[in-house]
Amino acid sequence: MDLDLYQYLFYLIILYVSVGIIYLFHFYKSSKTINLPPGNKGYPLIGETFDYVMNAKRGNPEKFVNDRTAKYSPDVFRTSLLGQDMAVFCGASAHKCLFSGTNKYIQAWWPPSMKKIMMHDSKNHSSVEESAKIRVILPRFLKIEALQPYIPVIDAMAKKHLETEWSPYKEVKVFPLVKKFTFGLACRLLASIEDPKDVAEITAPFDRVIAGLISVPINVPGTTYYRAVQAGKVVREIVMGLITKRKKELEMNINPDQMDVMTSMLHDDLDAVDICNKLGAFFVASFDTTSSAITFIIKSLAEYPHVYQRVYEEQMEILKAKKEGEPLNWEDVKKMKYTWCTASEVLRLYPPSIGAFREAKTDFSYGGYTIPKGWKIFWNAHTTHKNPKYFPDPEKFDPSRFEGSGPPPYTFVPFGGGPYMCPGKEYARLQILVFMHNIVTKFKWEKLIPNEKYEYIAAPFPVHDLPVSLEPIQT
Ligand code: HEM
Repeated sequence: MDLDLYQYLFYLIILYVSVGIIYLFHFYKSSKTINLPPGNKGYPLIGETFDYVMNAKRGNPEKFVNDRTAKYSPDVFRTSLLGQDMAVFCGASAHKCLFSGTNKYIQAWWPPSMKKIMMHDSKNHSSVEESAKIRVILPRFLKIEALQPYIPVIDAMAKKHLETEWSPYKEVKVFPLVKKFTFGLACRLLASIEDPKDVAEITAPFDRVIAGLISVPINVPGTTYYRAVQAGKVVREIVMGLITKRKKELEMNINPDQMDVMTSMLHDDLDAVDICNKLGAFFVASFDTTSSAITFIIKSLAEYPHVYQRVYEEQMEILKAKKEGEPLNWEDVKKMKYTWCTASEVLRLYPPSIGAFREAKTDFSYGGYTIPKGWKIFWNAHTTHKNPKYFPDPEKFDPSRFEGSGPPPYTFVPFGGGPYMCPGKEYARLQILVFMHNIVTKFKWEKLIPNEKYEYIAAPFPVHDLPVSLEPIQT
């Protein structure tokens, strides 16, 4: 190392320490003037993101929150994540405050680091605008009435998927296969993409996009975040190609009746970049969530044979009442009550969403502290779902928690709540139930790695992809 490099490092350390002192001074000053939530903002720029990511990587994202609620305050604490100062809201009453305060003192907000991955720079709409548009477009397709005629399509795709990707093998890796199924469905619903080659092309960059969403947002070559930003560009190029193709088809009156989310946005005269941003967000929102949920359902059914047996009996009753080859319909789905209790218990223990963000629209108080206008807020389901106050013996897998009146309000929140509740909830529910029907009436399975670890990126996933051995069922 020569002297110039030592000097360079010396000045860099001085700069870093100075920024840190200014930063702490501002933190101290603002904490003195109003009663801000207690907490620690961590290091400049990085904040406490690294600590959050490391806990998530160990399969324990709730530790980040639990450590701080024990140290500072049970309902709300202050931190800095993804380059932003934020208040983290915890527990059922915090969820109630957030979900019922939407549009009064709280509004939608997405971290700029996430927007940079998912959206074209040229259309940097506010999160409030984007979220409002999403809530106009998606419910047209994803409300339960609109989805009911789609149940036979999901059923046919599940059957074909199991026939071609599972039945020929004695052992399979569950996670990549389930991803293939759920993403294939999303491609069909969102953009009528059915050719497996096109589906594979669009799937390829998504793992990198997802990996970067919750990472330290340093955009220099070699970082997870940089790779995600680059992969986001690839996704947008592919999606722009699809939009241009569909636009031309519509001008030439080719497949005028074909209906999907992309075509609907073209009919609404949204411009191509806008459509691309929204489709990208829909793909991201549906990429890992449902596949993670189904994967952990398969894991749990292998671990709890008595639960598998009850799900199997419920699904066989539905199957036996059907004629040969008759597809599932809405009436069948309504009968899948215990199956949904089981899926809910999985969503409780392994929530597929890392949570969501908001922005304070005005100053407001919560838990005895002031949240100033403009502050960012983060909530997640993990800690609440494992709080023994709401779920006695929280680590125990027990679908009966969801029978009868179920858990108290605001304690079970895998899809959020209030006006910003996940718009894909009903679609996710149908996919999960239809897939569960098909898999339990076709196979029994055993895990090949008894204590396989799992990690979180955005959603949880088993580190070895959950290999299982399959035993076909004769029906
Ligand atoms: C088991 C599966 C899923 C879970 C657990 C889940 C959970 C969530 C959660 C917790 C949020 C944040 C809500 C909030 O801000 O309070 C969300 C937002 C969202 N979800 Fe889902 N989701 C799932 C599947 C899907 C699917 C299949 C789609 C289909 C397109 C979807 C589309 C969206 C969109 C677009 C948003 C953002 C809405 C906004 O910011 O206004 N989700 N989801």
